[in-house]
Amino acid sequence: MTQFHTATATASTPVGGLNSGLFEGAQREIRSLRDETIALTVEGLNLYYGDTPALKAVTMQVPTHRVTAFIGPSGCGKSTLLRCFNRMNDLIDSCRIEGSINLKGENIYARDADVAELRRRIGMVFQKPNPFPKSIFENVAYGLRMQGVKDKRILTEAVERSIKAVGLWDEVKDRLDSNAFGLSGGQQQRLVIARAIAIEPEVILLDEPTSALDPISTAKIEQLVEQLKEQYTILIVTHNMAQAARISDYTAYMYLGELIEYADTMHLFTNPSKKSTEDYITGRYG
Ligand SMILES: Nc1ncnc2c1ncn2[C@@H]1O[C@H](COP(=O)(O)OP(=O)(O)OP(=O)(O)O)[C@@H](O)[C@H]1O
Repeated sequence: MTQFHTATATASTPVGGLNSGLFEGAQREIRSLRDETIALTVEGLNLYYGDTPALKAVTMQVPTHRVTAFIGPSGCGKSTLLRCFNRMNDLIDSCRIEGSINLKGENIYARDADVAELRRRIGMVFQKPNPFPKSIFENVAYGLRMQGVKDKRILTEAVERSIKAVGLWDEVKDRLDSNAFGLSGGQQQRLVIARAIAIEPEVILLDEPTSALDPISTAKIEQLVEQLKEQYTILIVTHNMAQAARISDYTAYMYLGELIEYADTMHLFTNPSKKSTEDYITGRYG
């Protein structure tokens, strides 16, 4: 059963407990979902690949304009759950889903749900940067062109705004017509995020977005995530617990397809309520 903490201690006093070093100098209160506006509600979500269950009765709420991290050992279902939020699992033939996910009150798995519109509202960025074999400009303009936008001025403004938002403008403004493959891995990943935000989604799903990047590019993406949450709701799968601690507001710990514990990140890392969570976050797992 999922455990959610409701502690109200502030972190302006030194943070104690497990992993407290991860939060040294933290100046924020322990958050509670009760005080949040909810963007996504997952209820009784079961997912099977063929006959094999990969998600078991997942129930959770994802708050608006926060970063929610999904952690847990390899194969526990983090990416599978993330893909449920924009129905990417629909592309897998053997995949069957029960339960519901509501985006601002609408079930995205309803029979009449518009999946193309859902993917406009919920964008996704993958582990390996995947720019299209097009120019930098056309990569970012792509989603708008797909929506039928032809006006060059609108496209140019959206491209510039999105590239600026990911902190890439100064690096690429003189070569917008060059092929995106000429960018470094870290630049490509920021470009792909620019492509995602150009169509103004509400939610951004990040599936291990820094695992293929060097430490400097990783730090840039982490800073970017921090900024983007002002405007977007962000869900991130990460293997890196220090990263989850640094950038997320809430953390969901998963194990064997179950959501074991879900709480304010600082609370989960310093004072978990489940033995399984504690073993994982202290490196005792396996
Ligand atoms: N397309 C698929 N077909 C069949 N089984 C799959 C498929 N994708 C994932 N699985 C299985 O579902 C389970 C959950 O996988 P998933 O990739 O979601 O885990 P994860 O926690 O993201 O793992 P990792 O951290 O290694 O990326 C695993 O047992 C995996 O083998």
